[in-house]
Amino acid sequence: MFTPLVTDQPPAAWRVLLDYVRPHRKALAAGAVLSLATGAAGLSLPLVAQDLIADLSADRSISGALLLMSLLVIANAGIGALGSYVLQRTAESVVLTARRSLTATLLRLRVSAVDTVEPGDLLARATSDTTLLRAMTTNSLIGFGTGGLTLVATLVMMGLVDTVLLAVTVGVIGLAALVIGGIVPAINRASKRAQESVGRMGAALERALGALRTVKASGAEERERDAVHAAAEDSWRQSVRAAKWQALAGNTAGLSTQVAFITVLAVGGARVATGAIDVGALVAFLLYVFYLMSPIQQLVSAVAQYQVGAAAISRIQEVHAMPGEPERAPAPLPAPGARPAAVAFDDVRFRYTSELPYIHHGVTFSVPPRGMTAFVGPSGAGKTTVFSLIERFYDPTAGRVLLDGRDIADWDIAELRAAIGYVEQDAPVLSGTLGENLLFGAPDAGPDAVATALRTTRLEELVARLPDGLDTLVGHRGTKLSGGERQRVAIARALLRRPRLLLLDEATSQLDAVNEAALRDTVTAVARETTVLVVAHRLSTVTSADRIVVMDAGRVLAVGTHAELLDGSPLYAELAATQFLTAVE
Ligand SMILES: Nc1ncnc2c1ncn2[C@@H]1O[C@H](COP(=O)(O)OP(=O)(O)OP(=O)(O)O)[C@@H](O)[C@H]1O
Repeated sequence: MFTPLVTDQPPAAWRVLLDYVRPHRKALAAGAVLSLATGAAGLSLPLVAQDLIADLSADRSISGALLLMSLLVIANAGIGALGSYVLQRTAESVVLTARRSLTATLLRLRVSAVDTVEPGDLLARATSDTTLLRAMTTNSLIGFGTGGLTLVATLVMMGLVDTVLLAVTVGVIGLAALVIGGIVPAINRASKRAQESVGRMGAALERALGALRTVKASGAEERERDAVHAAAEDSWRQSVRAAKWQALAGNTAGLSTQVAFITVLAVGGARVATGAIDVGALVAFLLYVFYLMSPIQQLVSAVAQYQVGAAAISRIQEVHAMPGEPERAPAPLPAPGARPAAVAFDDVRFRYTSELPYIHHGVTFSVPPRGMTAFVGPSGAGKTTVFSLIERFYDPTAGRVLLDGRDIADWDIAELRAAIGYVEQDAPVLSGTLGENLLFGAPDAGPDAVATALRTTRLEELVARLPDGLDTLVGHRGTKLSGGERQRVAIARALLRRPRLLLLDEATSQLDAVNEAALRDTVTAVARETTVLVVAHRLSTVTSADRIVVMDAGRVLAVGTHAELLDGSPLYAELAATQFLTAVE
C-alpha cells in the first residue's frame, strides 16, 4: 500500500517520485533494461563500422559487416519500441498512483483545511499537476538512468579508442554542463508559477461555473471570463519562460557535441598526421562523439523534466501536508430501532481560526433523546456552527460537545458520523440521479426502506410524476428540483441512514405553503422516532418544537417552548412577531 511522505520538512522531489515509482519498479526496470539494450546495440555500430573500414582498406568483402550492421539497426528499432511502450505504461501507472493517493488525501482533508483553499486549485493539483509526473518518470528517471549509463559507456568506449581525444571531449562537455547547471533553477521557478496559474484558472472557472446563474444574472460573464483568461495567460507566460530555458539548455547541450566534434576533428587530424592514431580510430571516435549527442540530450531533458516534475510534486505535497482526518473504514449504520441519541454542549467556546473572533462564547445546552429541538436566533448567531461542531467538521476551542454523555472527541469519528443524519442548508443534493442521492449515505438500503423514506418525506408524488422516476438526473447540486424538494430529498437521504440524531439545517429560502407544510409534517413524524435538531428559519417549523434554543451572538439566551419563550424571551418574541426567525438585527 502506498503511503505518501509527510514530514515537517518537505521531502526532496526525487524521494517522493521514488515512493510513487516503488509499486512499479519491476516494470520500470524492464523498461530500463530494454532502453539499455537499445543503447548497447547502437554503441556497437561504430565498432562494426571500424571493422568495415578496415575490411575496405584491406580489400576484403564487407558483406558480413554490412549484414551485421543491418541486423543491429533492426534489433535496435524493435527493442527501442518495446522499451518505449513499457516505460510509457509505467509512467502512466505512476500518474495513477499519485492520483489515487492525492484524491484519497483530498477526501480525508479536514473541513477547516478546505476552508483555506480554492477547490478549483485542489482540482488542478489532482488533474494537471499529477499529469506532469508522466514526463518526469519517463524523461527524468529513465533519462538519468539510461542516459547516464549510456554516457559512461560511450566515454569508456572513447577512452578505449584514444584517451587524448576523450580528455578533449570531456573538457568541452564539462563546460556546457556548468552553463546548464545555472539554467536549471529557472526552469523550476517558471514551472511552479505556471502550475500555480493553472490552479488559479481552475479556481476562477469553478467559481464562475458553480454560480453560473448569479454570474449571468449579474451580467458578470465578461469579468469572470477575464479572470479565467488572466490566469490562463499567466500560465502561458510562465510555461513559455520555462520552454525558453529548456530550449537554451537543450541547445547548449547540442552545441557542446558539435564543438566537441570540431575539436576532436582538429586534434584527431593532428594525431593521425603524427601517426599517434590511424584514420579508422578517428572515424570511430567521431562516430562516438555523435553517439554522445543522444545520452547528453537525454540527460539535459531529464534535468529539465525533473525541475518541471519537482514543481508539480511540491504542489502535490502541499496537499498531503494539509490537516486530514484519520483513515477510517465506514462504520456500520445504527441497527433498526436503535435508541435516539442525547446531545449536550458544555461551555463550548469556538472560533474558526486563531485569527478570527470567537463565534461561540461558552454555549451550554442539553437535549434529551427523541423529540424536536429548534435553534433560532438572528443571522450569524452561530446556529449552523453548532451542527458543524456536532459533526466534528471542526473541534471546539474550549469546552465539550457530548453525545450520549460522552465527549465526541473520544468517539471514533466514523462511528460518530454513522449515528448522525445531516441535512445541510444550501446544497443538500448532489449531481446524479434521484435514486443515487437517496442511497448516498446508505448504499445498502433496500426498496422497502426507500419507499418508507419517500413516504415520510412526501416525495412519492414527485417520484411518480418524474418520467424516469428514481433514475431522473437532478442536475448539478440538484438544480432540477425545487428548493423544498431538495430539502426533502436530503432529509430522505439522511433518514435512510436510520440516524440516532438528525441535524436539519433548514433552507433560508421561502417555501410555498404546500412544501412548508410537507416539511413540517416530515420533521414532526421523524421526531417521534429519533432526536431531531433543526436550525429553524420559519416560525411554522418551531411552534410545535419540544424545545427551542434561542441564540444570539454566540450565546444561548433562553431555552423553552414556543409559548414559554413568547413571554420569557424578548428576542424570541420579537423574532416570532416577524414570522422569520433569522431577521438581521
Ligand atoms: N467556515 C467558516 N470560517 C470562518 N467563519 C465562519 C465560517 N462559517 C461561518 N463563519 C462565521 O461564523 C458566524 C456564525 O455562522 P453560522 O453559520 O453558525 O450562523 P447562523 O446562526 O447559522 O446564521 P444563519 O441563520 O444566517 O445561517 C458567522 O458570522 C460567519 O461569518
